[in-house]
Parts: sequence; structure tokens; C-alpha cells
Amino acid sequence: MLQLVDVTKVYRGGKRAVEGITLDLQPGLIGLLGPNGAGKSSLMRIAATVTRPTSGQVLFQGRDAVAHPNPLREALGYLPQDFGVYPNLTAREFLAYLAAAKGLSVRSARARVDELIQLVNLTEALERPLGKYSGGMVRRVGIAQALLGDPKVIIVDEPTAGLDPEERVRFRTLLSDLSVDRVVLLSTHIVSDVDSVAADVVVVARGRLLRRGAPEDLLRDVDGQVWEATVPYSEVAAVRAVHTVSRMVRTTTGVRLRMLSPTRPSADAVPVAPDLEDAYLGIIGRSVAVGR
Ligand SMILES: Nc1ncnc2c1ncn2[C@@H]1O[C@H](COP(=O)(O)OP(=O)(O)OP(=O)(O)O)[C@@H](O)[C@H]1O
Repeated sequence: MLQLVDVTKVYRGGKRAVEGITLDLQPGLIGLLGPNGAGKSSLMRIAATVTRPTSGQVLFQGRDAVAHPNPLREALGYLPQDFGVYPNLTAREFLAYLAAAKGLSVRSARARVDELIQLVNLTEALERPLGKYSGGMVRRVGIAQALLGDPKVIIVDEPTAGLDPEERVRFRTLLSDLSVDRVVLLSTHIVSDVDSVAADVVVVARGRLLRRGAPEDLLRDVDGQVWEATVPYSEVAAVRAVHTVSRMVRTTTGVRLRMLSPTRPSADAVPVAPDLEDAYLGIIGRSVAVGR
């Protein structure tokens, strides 16, 4: 439905944020994972037609969405990373304003706004000005506005920033439900945001696509390479210098480390089943090791 073809973004001043990324996106939830500065937001802005690629193509239903962005814009719900609100409007006024800008009729806008306010759990704060909302509440308004107009493509950039754990789970479930017949592209640097909801994971770093696959494929990459061992606190730095450590828990007997290593890292290390966080760190770690 939405394709990025060999997309590159070079900002004024020469910063290369995206380096030849090709992605064919079909309905479903696609998790775009990468560390800070990987180029996720740049890629999302290009996919959302708010930034033009320096080279490469964006195609929506086979048509050029760079030269003719309107068909994609009409089908799009976008939550940018730097989403802002008008502080003097209430949530209802703000959403009604955006619904009007999207061309929804007054009647269908009113029903949709009420529905969305319930969906993102803002009913109680409805009549308060947005300037008095917490960061997490503003985020929820952002999610609601992205869903106005029943979009076929939903692009959400770090949507869970500022949400509490319960809201995160709720939001993950919502996006998963929506992805049944829509493209939902979610960017994050938090692996648990895509774990168990994304059937398709894309890992980017330094502007490049490093790996794309189903979570089970990514887990297979590090099968037999994840270990746990307890080491004295004084040895932690030495272990970390050699291995990617994905978890560290201080215990009464030392520090319990979870680490990636192609071979058993120490005599007392026990193999454990990999999770997506291990797989992700493995991909990022390998890309650093080979200098990509
Ligand atoms: N408008 C801009 N002008 C110049 N450089 C930019 C601009 N926007 C982003 N960059 C740079 O491009 C690189 C990629 O940034 P981008 O925001 O796309 O990454 P990201 O993966 O979304 O990271 P984060 O999660 O920190 O936002 C970074 O080095 C960033 O500083």
C-alpha cells in the first residue's frame, strides 16, 4: 500500500539522516526500531509527506506521493514526535478544530470526537484547557487526532513517550486492533513497545536499514547466543567491554548479567532463550562491530 524506494535524506548542512532505505508496507503493525538519531523521525516525516526525500520515491497505492501527496494525506493519520497543541482549547475543541481542517462534516466530527475521547480515556479531562494537561495526556490527544477521519495509514512517531505503563499497554492493544486492515507504522527506541504486537520489525541505525523480519526471525538470529552469569561487581566493566550486556541485576552474590556471545562467555554461564531486546541489541551491536 505504501512504499519507500531507495529513500535518502540529506539535511541542509550535509547531515545524512536516511541512507537508501526501501520499505514495502502492507496492512499490519510495523515496528520501526532504532537508537536515538537513527533516522526514524526523518523516515516517518518522509512517509507522512511532511518532508521531501533528497532522492528516492514514496509511492501510495502505486502512485508518486512526493509529487502528488494529497491521496496519501487524505488517508493518513500522523502523530509526529514533536506533537503540540493549542493550550487554550479543550480536548474537544481542539479535536473538533482538526476534524474541520480534515474536512469532516460537523455531525460526523462530533460523533467521532466523542468516540476518540473515550478510546484514549480522556473523558474526565474533556472540558479542561490543554495547557493544563500532563505530557501523557497531551500524547493521548495526539493519538486521538491521528485517528480522526478513519485513516488507512497510521504513522506514529514515539507515541508512547510520556505514557504510564498502563496507558502503554492500552495504546499497544489499540494500535494492534487498528492494524487489522490498516498500515500502522510505529517508531520507537523501546523494544517492549513493539514486542508482542508487531508482526514485522524493521531495525534502523545511522540512517540504514539493518534488518527486517518477523520477531521470530530476529530471535532466531541470536538463538544459542544469549547467556546469563553472575559475576563479582568488580568484573562487570571487563565483561561489558567484550560482550553486549542486555540486562544487569545486582544481587547479594554479585551482578547477574544477561549477555550476547557466540560462544559460552564463562564456565558458569548458562544459555537462556533470547527475547526481542536481545535480538535488537545483537543487530545494533553487529552493525557497530562491522562499522556500518
Ligand atoms: N531538520 C534537521 N536538520 C539537520 N539535521 C537533522 C534534522 N532533523 C534530524 N536531523 C539529524 O538527522 C539524524 C537523524 O535524526 P532523526 O530525528 O530522524 O532520528 P531518530 O531516529 O528519530 O532519533 P530520535 O529518536 O532521537 O528523534 C540526527 O543526527 C539528527 O540530528
